[in-house]
Amino acid sequence: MLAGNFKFADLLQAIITLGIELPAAWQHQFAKIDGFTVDSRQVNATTAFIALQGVSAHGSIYIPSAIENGGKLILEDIQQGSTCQAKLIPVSDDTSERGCVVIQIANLASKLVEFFKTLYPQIAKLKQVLAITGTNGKTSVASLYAQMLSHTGRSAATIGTLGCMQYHCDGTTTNVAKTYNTTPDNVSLFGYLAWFADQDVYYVALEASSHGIEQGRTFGLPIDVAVFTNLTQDHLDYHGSMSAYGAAKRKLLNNPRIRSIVINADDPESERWRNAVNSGQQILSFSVDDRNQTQAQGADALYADCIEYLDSGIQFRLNTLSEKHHMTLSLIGQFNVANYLAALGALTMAGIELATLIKYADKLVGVKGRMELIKTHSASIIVDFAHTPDALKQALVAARKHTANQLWIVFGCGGDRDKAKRPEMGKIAASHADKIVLTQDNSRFEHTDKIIDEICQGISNEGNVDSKSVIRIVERQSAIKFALSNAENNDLILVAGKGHEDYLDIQGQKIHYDERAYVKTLAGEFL
Ligand SMILES: CC(=O)N[C@H]1[C@@H](OP(=O)(O)OP(=O)(O)OC[C@H]2O[C@@H](n3ccc(=O)[nH]c3=O)[C@H](O)[C@@H]2O)O[C@H](CO)[C@@H](O)[C@@H]1O[C@H](C)C(=O)N[C@@H](C)C(=O)N[C@H](CCC(=O)O)C(=O)O
Ligand SMILES: Nc1ncnc2c1ncn2[C@@H]1O[C@H](COP(=O)(O)OP(=O)(O)OP(=O)(O)O)[C@@H](O)[C@H]1O
Repeated sequence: MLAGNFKFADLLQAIITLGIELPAAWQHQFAKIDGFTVDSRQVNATTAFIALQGVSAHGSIYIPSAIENGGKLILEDIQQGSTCQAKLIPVSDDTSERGCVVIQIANLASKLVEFFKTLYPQIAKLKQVLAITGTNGKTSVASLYAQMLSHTGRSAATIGTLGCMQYHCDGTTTNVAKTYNTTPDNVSLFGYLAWFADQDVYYVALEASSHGIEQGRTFGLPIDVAVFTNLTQDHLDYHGSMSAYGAAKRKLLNNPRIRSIVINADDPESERWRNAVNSGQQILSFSVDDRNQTQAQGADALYADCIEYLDSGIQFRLNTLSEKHHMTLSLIGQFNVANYLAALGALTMAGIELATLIKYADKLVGVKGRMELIKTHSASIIVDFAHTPDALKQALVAARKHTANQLWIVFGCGGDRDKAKRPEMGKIAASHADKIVLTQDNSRFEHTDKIIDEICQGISNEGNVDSKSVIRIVERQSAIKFALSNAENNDLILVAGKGHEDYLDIQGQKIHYDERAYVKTLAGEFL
């Protein structure tokens, strides 16, 4: 478990911030504690349990199992108005004074901020904590932010879908911890921030999902800057409506530490963000759309115009009120210019000079498996994670702009999941691609041929694809090889659905399959 270092004396002091003084005789029970978790399954003699109210249950029901796992210290949230107290629960069959100390605190979640501030004073050393929210682009902005820092000789970290990543000054990265949510729970996040501070990593970009914000996972974190990328339809099963989904994201602004906000002027939702800022919060907007640039112009704006799509990147002019720079990024898709501006904006808020940051633009790379371009001397391949209709459309639209000749799409759909999306994705492929190769994805317990039949239903009579341009090759590697072997010079092949994943789920078996590695090897054969 990744968590910051602390001294036992700091832990005792942190407990005092909860309003409890423990009998001195109990303190040795938990002297070996070196971390905290909200999950009883991770509790042991050195990891304390924090039992909080969850979405579907209260963590307190798992206290017996935390004790069974050898837990020595438990902080339990109890009802508002109840008396805070501490008790020593003896370990069964144990006649000595050994046991587990349970501290019951009313409204514990809100008191954890002070608790962790005392436990982890090193967090105060962080120079900038960035929280990025938005339907798309969180991982990409976080990665661009950290890459720019590492190029300027500063270590940085990202916390999100890809795990906890440390970006070293020499340009290498280490995945230091796995994350089970895009935005981990509040207790883990305090631990991660302290751990990074211990490693002298002072810039951290955190992906803040709407679920995470709504559930208080970002509560009380020392966030300096919030970034809003965009809002499109997603997660309505959880939030109920687009307005509730948007409002959940804006709750990030309630964090009193946030001083600056970087918003996407091209998204209509940004107006709500402007209206929601609190006094003392500075706004910087960014735009890649000529129509919004009058609005984006001003002292606190970054905007890109004169955008040109190259076969392996994008050229544009970066504008501030006083500066204009011609830039090249080796990234695919207009949205990556927006992501770049968002990351750049956040870093200028940290006081790093624009002139320093933009020097490294051509060294920035995309997130692995997301619009990742692999070139051969004839056609090129983009590996992307898109596996929903909207994502597939976005990826195809973005890829088209970089295609000098024909655009190919190689994809399939997962089995035992939402079947309605199959014809829909077929329809999108037919409207946006010139050549379609249908193949397997995670077919699970379904027959790939049947899944492909359903995709084909959406392809019929759609767009610019005639039946001769639709090829079915079940085995995924063969499908990709077919596309590359038959592509002409300057064709672009988008291989969608697997991205960074390293397996195919077939008949209940996760077979190792690393599409990025495969495509790179294949491209080598075509060089
Ligand atoms: C619906 C939802 O969001 N649930 C999240 C929530 O779980 P919960 O509060 O429902 O947990 P619970 O089962 O009621 O348990 C209550 C408490 O008991 C603890 N517990 C539970 C079981 C046990 O054996 N022992 C134990 O101690 C839990 O850790 C929790 O603290 O709090 C947990 C800890 O923070 C999250 O891991 C969990 O995410 C679940 C796994 C999930 O899949 N969430 C998705 C919807 C999500 O959050 N996705 C977003 C990204 C969305 C996107 O942009 O794509 C994300 O940030 O990952
Ligand atoms: N700013 C953007 N606007 C629209 N689409 C984007 C943007 N940035 C990236 N994308 C598209 O969305 C996909 C996911 O990008 P990214 O991982 O950065 O987003 P995310 O918000 O972190 O989503 P997730 O949490 O699902 O990974 C990319 O493959 C790309 O096709």
